[in-house]
Amino acid sequence: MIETFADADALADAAAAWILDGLADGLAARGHATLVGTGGRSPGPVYDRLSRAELDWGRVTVTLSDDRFVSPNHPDSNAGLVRRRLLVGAAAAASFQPLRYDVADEDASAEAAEPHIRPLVPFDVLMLGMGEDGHIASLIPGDPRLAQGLDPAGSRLVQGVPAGLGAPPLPRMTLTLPALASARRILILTSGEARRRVLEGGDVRPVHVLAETTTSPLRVLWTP
Ligand SMILES: O=C1O[C@H](COP(=O)(O)O)[C@@H](O)[C@H](O)[C@H]1O
Repeated sequence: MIETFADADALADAAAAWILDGLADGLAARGHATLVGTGGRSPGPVYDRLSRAELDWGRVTVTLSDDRFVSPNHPDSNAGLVRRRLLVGAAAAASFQPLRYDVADEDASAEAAEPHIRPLVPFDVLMLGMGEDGHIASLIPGDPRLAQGLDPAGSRLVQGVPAGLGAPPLPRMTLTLPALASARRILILTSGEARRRVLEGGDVRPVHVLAETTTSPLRVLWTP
């Protein structure tokens, strides 16, 4: 299940190629395609490659697996990362659907995003990172509403995550399992021995729940 790459560049090359293939499939089949990006340290080099790729980006919508409830100018904003690294060059023609709205809190932001995310599901391509606790998107162990977010029959596609979880421990908005697992192809980028142990370990973490739930192709790309 885990594909090993010699370094971050080789991993990013493989990830970008598979993402572009999935977007091209979506464009050919439906005339429009959706890419879900993510935050953290892993996706930047993938975004760099995608931003230079030839694709009909004007017919692509980009959204996020999760974001922090901060302004897009904040250094911890995942939307900011996507705007700086992906939505430049050729890919600047893509549309962007945020999870963060200028409302009272993370729950209100998730509610505001929900009706905009719903028509995008099922996504053509979902790219995720994974934390050392096995979290994907911001479905983070310790969240009192984790079970709700991991309910395959749950009615919500986006939910708020309270402050105090993950790093940085900011309030967040996350896609839920029904939104994630229905994606047509799923890619998980990860690195380091600790994360590999989590992937191969016996404890069931959110990453394992996703892998058990989805019926779509799922690739886990890993580099030491
Ligand atoms: O907090 C987050 O962490 C995960 C994993 O990040 P990484 O730094 O280990 O690559 C990320 O996928 C998620 O979007 C982000 O909000």
